[in-house]
Amino acid sequence: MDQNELKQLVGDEAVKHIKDGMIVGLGSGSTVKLMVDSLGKRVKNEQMNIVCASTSKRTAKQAQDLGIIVKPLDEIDQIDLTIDGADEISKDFDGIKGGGAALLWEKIVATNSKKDLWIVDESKMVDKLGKFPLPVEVIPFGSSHLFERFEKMGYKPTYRMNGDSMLRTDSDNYIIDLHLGEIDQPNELADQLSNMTGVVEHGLFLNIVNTVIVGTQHGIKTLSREDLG
Ligand SMILES: O=C[C@H](O)[C@H](O)[C@H](O)COP(=O)(O)O
Repeated sequence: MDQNELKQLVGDEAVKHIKDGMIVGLGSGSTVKLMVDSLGKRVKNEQMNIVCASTSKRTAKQAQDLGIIVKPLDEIDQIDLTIDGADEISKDFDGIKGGGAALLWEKIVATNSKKDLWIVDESKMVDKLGKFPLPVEVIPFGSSHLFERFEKMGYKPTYRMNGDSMLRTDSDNYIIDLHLGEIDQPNELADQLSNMTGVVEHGLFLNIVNTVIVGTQHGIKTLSREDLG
């Protein structure tokens, strides 16, 4: 199976976790896109009664075009289940997200959900986080100074671009990617980044996900945080 087929597999599997009447958080990215297509079919065929909150304008549009009800997060009390993708997941269920620049809304939706489920192909499972550049969402005002601080800290920053322009997130911020190679102490790094003025959010998702569905060449593996012991 190629990577796309694995993404389809986990997307279809994840949709089985959605039950009629649920409030569902929809993630972002290419794996989630396939999941939302699959959910759209279920909602139509089974006339499911679900309400969704989206982690990006793009996913919201896709879902609405498929006839799925999407409401603003502020009109929703408590999300039952959020299904999202990830860029890297370590063995202790820490993750990097934001490859599609949606990390801020994704973290807000995830932390307002009773359960968080990630869907990935096996290439995303790693021993240690950090090979994937860590996205940091920053306020545009004065961001070049923050960029210089990251350089001095040895974090090898690059601005995320959209063609010739600086990429803007759904909240109109910039993304600076940190090319760290390996992250030895994710909690310490998360605290350090959160304490820097101008940083809105970072892509380290620590202690957030409950369940991971991994697409492998031998089929689907479902991993639970509880199994970590
Ligand atoms: O900002 C984007 C999100 O964090 C995505 O969920 C993540 O980048 C994974 O995306 P994909 O399924 O396209 O690899």
